[in-house]
Amino acid sequence: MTNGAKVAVLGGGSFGTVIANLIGTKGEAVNLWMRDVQRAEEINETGENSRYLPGRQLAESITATADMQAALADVDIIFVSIPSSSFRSVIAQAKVYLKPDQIVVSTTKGIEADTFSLMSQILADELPENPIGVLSGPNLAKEIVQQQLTATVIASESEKVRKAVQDILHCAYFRIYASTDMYGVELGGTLKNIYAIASGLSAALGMGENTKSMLMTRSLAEMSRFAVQLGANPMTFLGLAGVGDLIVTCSSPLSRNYRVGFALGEGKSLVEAVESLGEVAEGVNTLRYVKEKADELGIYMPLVRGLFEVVFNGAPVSQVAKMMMLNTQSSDVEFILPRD
Ligand SMILES: NC(=O)C1=CN([C@@H]2O[C@H](COP(=O)(O)OP(=O)(O)OC[C@H]3O[C@@H](n4cnc5c(N)ncnc54)[C@H](O)[C@@H]3O)[C@@H](O)[C@H]2O)C=CC1
Ligand SMILES: O=C(CO)COP(=O)(O)O
Repeated sequence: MTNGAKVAVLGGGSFGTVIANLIGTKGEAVNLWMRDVQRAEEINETGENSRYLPGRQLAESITATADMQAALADVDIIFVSIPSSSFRSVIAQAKVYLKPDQIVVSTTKGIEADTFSLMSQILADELPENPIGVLSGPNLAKEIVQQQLTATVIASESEKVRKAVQDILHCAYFRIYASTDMYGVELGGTLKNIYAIASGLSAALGMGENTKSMLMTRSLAEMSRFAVQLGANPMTFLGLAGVGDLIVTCSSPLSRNYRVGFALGEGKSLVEAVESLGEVAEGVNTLRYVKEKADELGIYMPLVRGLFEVVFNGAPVSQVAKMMMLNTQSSDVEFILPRD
């Protein structure tokens, strides 16, 4: 199933470790780069990443390293699993050692603060000669490491990239579907984090199943409205990187974004909710940047606006929810019946 490609993964957090482990479990050699030398030594010596996957024995073919040059030497594909806030700076470190034929794939689901760039746009800016792609789908790290069945999407304009990533990741518990809509796939994975916070909040407040279903479906409507305004293909939102990832992240307490929402619903402050996680929840910053962008472009996003008031301005959820429910009646699927 593989084509003998050699792989590096940048980022030794939950997802980077899990992607490296998936490839390693297939018997392929994989370099796992992380900034923390001690953690790299721990993985090499004990086979465990005790901070992010405690108690899990990782594949023996993983070589962890904090040396970027060594990590990138002689590899064909590089997966980048670094939070969006540090993504550009890590790519800048890697750039010095990269050759133009090395494939670079982002697995990050976030937006850069000052530029509103998605990670594929950062890759295109920083590495104009390298073939690039993005990987996104319903992929909770902690389920993948247990080999629970799932699938994902590799999006790239390059057929070579799509095929190489399908070959290297495909196995009995992980299917890889292909797309050419990099921007749409990436936006799906990024935007759903916002609505996962809203879902966690509504779960903590004891809202019913009808409410959860309405929230997810209207989230999908809002995400695709935003994406279309930014030039993405709305059909992508019908796939695994759209509705697929939205469902899992809005339903599972394994999602860090859902957990932030749940903690807020239990009355914790935003700082407490984020600090108690100890891992990245991209949705908090994404909410801020998307609210600003929607205001700037005049895109109607009542859920984003309402959640922003709750998360950043302490508005009571009951009041925000009441306002949304009593809002002007609207169209269900606006690609069929446009909104007034
Ligand atoms: N955990 C999951 O289930 C999934 C996560 N993702 C995405 O993957 C990205 C990374 O998430 P996780 O690995 O889960 O986060 P995490 O919080 O588990 O780990 C983040 C890792 O990035 C490292 N890091 C942060 N800044 C760095 C820098 N400047 N230089 C080097 N390393 C740095 C941290 O040391 C840590 O090892 C996020 O955008 C997330 O949305 C995507 C799919 C699933
Ligand atoms: O993107 C994810 C699952 O597909 C992980 O979501 P969280 O970042 O909310 O844990």
